[in-house]
This record gives sequence, C-alpha cells and structure tokens, in this order.
Amino acid sequence: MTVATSPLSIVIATRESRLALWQAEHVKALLQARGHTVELLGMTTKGDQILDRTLSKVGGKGLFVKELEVALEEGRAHIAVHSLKDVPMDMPEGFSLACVMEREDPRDAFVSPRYQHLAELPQGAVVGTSSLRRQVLLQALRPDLKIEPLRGNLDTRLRKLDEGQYDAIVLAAAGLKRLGMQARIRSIFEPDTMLPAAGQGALGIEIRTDRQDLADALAPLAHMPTWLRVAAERAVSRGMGGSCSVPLAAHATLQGDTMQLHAAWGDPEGIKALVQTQQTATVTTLAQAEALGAEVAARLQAGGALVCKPD
Ligand SMILES: NCc1[nH]cc(CCC(=O)O)c1CC(=O)O
Repeated sequence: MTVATSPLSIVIATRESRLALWQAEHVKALLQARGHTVELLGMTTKGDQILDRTLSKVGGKGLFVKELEVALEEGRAHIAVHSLKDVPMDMPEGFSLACVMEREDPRDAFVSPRYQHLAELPQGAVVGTSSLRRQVLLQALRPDLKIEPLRGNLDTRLRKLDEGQYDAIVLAAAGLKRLGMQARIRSIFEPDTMLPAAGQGALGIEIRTDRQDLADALAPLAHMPTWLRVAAERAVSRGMGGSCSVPLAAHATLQGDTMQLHAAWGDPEGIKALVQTQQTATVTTLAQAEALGAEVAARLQAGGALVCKPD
C-alpha cells in the first residue's frame, strides 16, 4: 500500500520555450491533482541563447540543464522537468533523477510543406536537422540529400521550414504532439529506418538528492516501463563514453519482461562507419536494464565503434 505524502509547496524550474513550459505545466497539473501547491520559475538557459551553432560544438546536452540546477542548488526552485534526451548520463554530485514519466512517441517525424516521405524528396533536396544522429542516419538512407543545420526551438524550426530554407526537416514527434502540432507531421520514421536517440520522448524530473520528501511526492508520477527502457538506452550512451558529440542512437522496447535494445553508432566524420547492433534480455529492474545497455555498448565497440572522451 502506498502512503500519501503530506502536501508540499513546490517550485518547478523550467526553460521558457513553449515545449519546456508545456512539460512543466503538465507536471504542475499532476502534482496539484495530488494536493501539492505548485509554481513555475521560468528561465533562459545557454542552450536557448546559442542559436547560431550546432549544439554539439558548443557544449552539448548539459547546456539546457545547468542553470536549472543552479536554481535548485540555491533553493529558488525545487524540481526541474527535463526532456531526458537533453540530460547528461551522470547527474552532477548532489542531484538525482527522482522519476521518469510515461513516454510520448519516441520516433522522429518528417515535416515538409510539399513532400509526404523522405523517399519523395527530389535528388539533392535540402533537409534541416539539429542532430548528428539524424544527419548520419538520413545520409545513410539518402546519400544525395543536402543536410543543413537547424537550430532553435520548435516554432523557430517550423518557421525556417515555412520560409523556404529547407525542403523538409526532421525532428522529434514528441515535441510536435505535445504542442498539438501533429498535423504538421507528414510521416513518422519507424525505428528500423531511423533509430531514435536515447530517452527521446520521455520526461525526467530532477531534484536535489537530499530532498527525500520531494522524491516521495514524485514517486507516483513515475512510469516504470518507460524508466526501464530509458535506463537501458542511457546505459548505451554511458558505455560509449557519455555525453559527447558522436552520432549515437539507442532504442528499447518492452514486451512483458522482454526488452529488446537496438543501438547504432556513426563515426563523427560521417557515414564511413555505421555500426548497428541489438540484444534481447529479460528485464524487470533498473540494474538489469543498465546491464543490457552496457552489453549493447560493448557489442557496438566489438563492431568497431569507438568510445569517446567526454567533451
Ligand atoms: N534536442 C532538443 C529536444 N529535446 C527534446 C526534444 C523533443 C521532445 C522529446 O524528445 O521529449 C527536442 C526537440 C527535437 O529533438 O526535435
């Protein structure tokens, strides 16, 4: 039997993009429904400010979360809601992931004003994407395409597409769906065509490790099947050297207790090497999920993938 925790007063630190605010409001509503008092504290992170360079070149994942952690550290806020995809593999000393919530669609979406599918794009068409993983996988599917960098929040990316800078763009289906823009999706890439990033579509809630009361309050928001899947996916990233700038994909599915974990690694220079592997195991605990992720990372390395040094 679960014992109801006493009502808390909780401030959520959040980025101010529409997607981040939607995610924070989502968590706020769930916590309010459980009797807690919740407020948002909006803030702009380095990752939001730097829009002219590819993220991997300016510091990667940590950029979106650091400022939020400072707010937690200083007690101005108590929890931070993150897209797990943007959260570094190892939390900084003193912080923990209190829970992982039910996953939205983990797949990538093809968005274009004119074309329904990648296959419909004419020779040499220009496709915008912000991630090395998508770049490498797209180039493997269609070597003729011109892949151009695309940064900014969802609205900015869609605006750049609408202005005609690209023939199509590829982004996470989850963001579009959360913001009610699923009508923009022309087609969805199945994972066997474009393997998603570790954690894509899942939300995680970060707290200071010393706040057990918050951990207890957040426990009912956890979705264990999602948590097991993303734990395995994130363990692949950790096994490949953590949050560094290489094309890496990891995607787990769970049928009952059977987890199937697929992963792909591309050499950062392009499509010279694209190593792919998969493995199945019985998984009922986070430790088993992480062990499967570590094994899959080892298999990638056996296939020629290189462990990177953290950058
Ligand atoms: N890197 C930015 C980012 N972080 C999370 C999402 C989408 C939502 C999600 O994966 O939960 C996006 C946008 C994108 O990749 O298109």
